[in-house]
Amino acid sequence: MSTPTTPRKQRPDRFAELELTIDDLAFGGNGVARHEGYVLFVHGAIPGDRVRAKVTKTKRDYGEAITVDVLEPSPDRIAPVADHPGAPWQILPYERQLEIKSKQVDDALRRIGKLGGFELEPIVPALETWRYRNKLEYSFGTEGTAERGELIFGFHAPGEWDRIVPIADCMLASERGNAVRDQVLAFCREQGLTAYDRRTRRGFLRNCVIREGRRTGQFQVRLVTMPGELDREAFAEAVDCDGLLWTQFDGLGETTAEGDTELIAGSDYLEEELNGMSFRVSPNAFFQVNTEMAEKLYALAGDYASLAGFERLYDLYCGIGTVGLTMAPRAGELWGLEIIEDAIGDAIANARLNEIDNARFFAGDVRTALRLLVDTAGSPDVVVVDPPRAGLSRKVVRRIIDASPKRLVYISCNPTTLAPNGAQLAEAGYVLRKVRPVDMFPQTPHIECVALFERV
Ligand SMILES: C[S@@+](CC[C@H](N)C(=O)[O-])C[C@H]1O[C@@H](n2cnc3c(N)ncnc32)[C@H](O)[C@@H]1O
Repeated sequence: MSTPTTPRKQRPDRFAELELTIDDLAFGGNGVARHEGYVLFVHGAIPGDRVRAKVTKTKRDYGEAITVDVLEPSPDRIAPVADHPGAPWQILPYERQLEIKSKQVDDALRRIGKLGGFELEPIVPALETWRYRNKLEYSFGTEGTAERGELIFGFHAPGEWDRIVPIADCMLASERGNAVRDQVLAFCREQGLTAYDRRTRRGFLRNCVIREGRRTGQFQVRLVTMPGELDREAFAEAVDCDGLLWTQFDGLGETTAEGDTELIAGSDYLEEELNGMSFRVSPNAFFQVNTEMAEKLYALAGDYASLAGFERLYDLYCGIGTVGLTMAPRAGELWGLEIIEDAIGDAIANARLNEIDNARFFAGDVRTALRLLVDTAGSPDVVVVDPPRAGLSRKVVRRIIDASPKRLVYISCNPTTLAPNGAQLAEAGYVLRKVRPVDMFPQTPHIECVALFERV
């Protein structure tokens, strides 16, 4: 007698072009399709689409593909506003984007975190659905051959580390931000500077980070290059900004966070205003990219913290202190912890700037410094965490549980890492009371939310 066998999934060849029907959306925003049982995550496709897609990656259980042609559009699909690799969800009506984001937060908490009994509050929609970003990182490339091509400035094509899509009007940046970017490009072309090519390791220009103080009107421009020569004076004359910086970096990876930075002109920090308070931001310090929605996010976190005026409040992963300092007037004392020293310098300066005298900030890794903070400051009544996308490690969650706060306000930019952290908290007796998504990133699949856990 033969034993029944499950049909083997057919893994397609890399670079094969397939016709696929999209029946779901994955976390992260790609469409989900099945090809002879094999799961493919398809960039640029939404549920209801029938597309031709090129396979870009294959693993044992799943692969990735990119849409080449839409054969039959989903009834949800709308015409894109801009040719912009950073705005893949512009093919969905904004209301639909909000619905999907809410559902993905709910699904992650229930399915991954096995959490229930919480209230999912309605998503806070964005105030601006275009031109909302205060920070853009552009990359340099060459159109044509490296020897005879024209210098271009834009974003990486989706899924392609070595191809840059030039951008004339970045619809996620303000008009002034676009003008500043054009000045940088014009200067680089005039000087005959060439784009760095990661394959050959030749060329000079790598990236440029442009930051804008949406409330102050200030601009900070940081050019990232390979080590070499730059006409500083001509650069300062060509670009109209409040702080001009130059980072030289010869590492292999594409990053704007490393290298040696020097100030060419103006100030080495940007000034911004949030919820009626003033903040300075150093070039390598984190600042929420949507200023207007950051105000909403922090106000919501403040609501969830329900401070009565006496509490010892911890702000973990505090950056330049924005979250904690907006809450400090309603707390007894504030203790902030952050790994980037310059950001802690900003946080201390920001406390002074806003005449807040119940705040103390420390530079350190939450994984190793949290226990020391508890020894120094005493156990917290309320903890706010705002970690990077990877969420909290199990050890950090354990340390927070050991510190035993009454309330934990968790600001998350990734519900799939919030969920397992929530599950660990639930095992230790913390209840997820409510969660509210806030749309900080319209036209993209990125999701931000605030969750409130209480010790029972
Ligand atoms: C999402 S940002 C939040 C910053 C701040 N709460 C805000 O809203 O501006 C996360 C911050 O965590 C910091 N960070 C990352 N890993 C860390 C670690 N292991 N320990 C302490 N801080 C860390 C980053 O430098 C960054 O400033």
